[in-house]
Amino acid sequence: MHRRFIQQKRFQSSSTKNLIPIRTSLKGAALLQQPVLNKGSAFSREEREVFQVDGHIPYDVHSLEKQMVRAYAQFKRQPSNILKHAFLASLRDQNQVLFYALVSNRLKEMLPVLYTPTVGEAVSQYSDLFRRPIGCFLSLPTAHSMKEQLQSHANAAFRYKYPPGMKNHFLDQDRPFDIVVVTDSEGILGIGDQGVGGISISTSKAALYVAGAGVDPNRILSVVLDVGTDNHALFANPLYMGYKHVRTRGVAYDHFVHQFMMNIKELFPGALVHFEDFGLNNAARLLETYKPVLPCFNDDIEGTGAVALAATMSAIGVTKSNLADQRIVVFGAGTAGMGIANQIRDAMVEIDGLTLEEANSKFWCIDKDGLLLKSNPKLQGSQHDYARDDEEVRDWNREIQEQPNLRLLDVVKAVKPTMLVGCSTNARAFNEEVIRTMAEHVERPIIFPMSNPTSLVEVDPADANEWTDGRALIATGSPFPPAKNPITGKDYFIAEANNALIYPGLGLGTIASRSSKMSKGMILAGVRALASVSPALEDPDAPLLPDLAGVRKVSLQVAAAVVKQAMEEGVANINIKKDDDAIIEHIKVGMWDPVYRPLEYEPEDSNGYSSK
Ligand SMILES: O=C([O-])CC(=O)C(=O)O
Ligand SMILES: [Mg+2]
Repeated sequence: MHRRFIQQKRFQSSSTKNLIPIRTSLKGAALLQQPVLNKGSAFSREEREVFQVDGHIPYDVHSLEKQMVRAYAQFKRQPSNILKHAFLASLRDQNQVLFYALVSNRLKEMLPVLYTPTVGEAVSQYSDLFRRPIGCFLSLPTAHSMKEQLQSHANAAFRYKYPPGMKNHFLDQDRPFDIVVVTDSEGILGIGDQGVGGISISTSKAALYVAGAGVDPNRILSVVLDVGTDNHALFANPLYMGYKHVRTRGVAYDHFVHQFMMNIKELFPGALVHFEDFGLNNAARLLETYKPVLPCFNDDIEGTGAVALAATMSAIGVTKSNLADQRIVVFGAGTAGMGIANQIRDAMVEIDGLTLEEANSKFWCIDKDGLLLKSNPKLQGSQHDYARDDEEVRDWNREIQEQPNLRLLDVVKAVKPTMLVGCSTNARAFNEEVIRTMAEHVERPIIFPMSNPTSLVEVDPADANEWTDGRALIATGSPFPPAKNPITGKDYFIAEANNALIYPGLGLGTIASRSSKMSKGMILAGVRALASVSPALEDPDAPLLPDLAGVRKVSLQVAAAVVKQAMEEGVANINIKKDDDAIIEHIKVGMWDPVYRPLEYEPEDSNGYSSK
């Protein structure tokens, strides 16, 4: 009784949770082939004996640290980033702990390989580089068995089996997955329709939930909805592995997505659905449709909007102004551009007390046809909120007189923006004239060229820095090296305002609170938590956001703010004290760490690891 009591206590403490043994009946080769339990050369002498590992691996016992040294050396020997990416994927397949330990330890170096920008290459070359499938492939022609396919993933998912009397109070043990990351591949990064290769964006985003926020990798399902593709290059490739059919749209598409969402709701009740890289016509529409139905989140709308808002709050801390004082030009009025505008607009209402109309009037949004005007018959969704009165622009100068549409430079000249956001995938659109014109009118121009991957960025931060004599406050969507301040010669570190800085924490907070939704309030709480750890708060020349390499620390703060807000809104489903320390400890207990836990043999276990 006493022992059991101690064990229960132990599990509930974040400092000792990793000492709890995991039980399994797997032995020998079967154990080495289970990436969740495999320790390779790190199996102890005792474990080698008990689990009949002796004979399957060389004699010497190595620590996780030593294994990391070897794996890192192998990583370094890969001649290109895409091959490094492939190396990491196979490491993940062999030894889950070693993979996440290596990535977490060298996040700064690994992120651009595992994630943006290299993940763009991995997605577009998926069928050529394919080795073995990771994730869940739901294809339109096999929709009749979608539920069984999902159930089969649930059955195959690893479940920790703990000694009797122990339970992980953080997790819903009856639910196979806490987070489902799903893409339909129509709008991958800025590179568009990528068919079945989109699975790699789902698996990369999932890996960041783990490395960036300590979500248990075995409780995330990565999914691609393969409804065909309109990408001609993929059709031309004889090795293409997806459904070779033009992209399905309209009712058949909606029906397929609906079937998916209803299956998730039924099979994994309460799990968070993370939408990634859906196309322009579907992203906002699906989010709106399913927000009231189950916890869901669109990373490109809400995640990108949230991180951009955090960077904006940090920038106005430097310029000592308010959100409501900004004049914001958004170049690229698609999923991300409208997501950012909405997030900043809502914060102007919430924080500065503007009316919705007043807040809308602070934005000038530009898409392929120029400045969005009310008379434009092609306006969609949120674009209606920001379209300007035709009257306002009647007397504006146009750079190209014969062209009726107002272009970026025309708008910058007329509006004199304090802030310029790029989500256009229009490489180098913020040219020297645009930037210099903007910088004539503001002391510290706020410039966010957010398009991904790197090759599509609207302006190289080094150029923006130079053309503004080092006055620009810059944040980008992809990683960039520091820029030299042309006046002081000091390095200016460019904030990477990638949604990866915030979505892991938002997701962690949502599942840790067992919340029935991810509300606007929860997202704003996460944004404020992120903005509150901005290095620029202390030093106006420091980056606007913390380094993405420190995301794990950030995620804990973001998640804690989200949990607290969920409790305040009454949508949380947990029974803990609403005090900061209790919330942090609650989250930490549930976080998964990349360390080897002791193994214990369990003879009667039927499939080797099921907790059922
Ligand atoms: O994946 C990234 O780096 C950010 C993102 O969501 C996108 O660009 O679609
Ligand atoms: Mg995305």
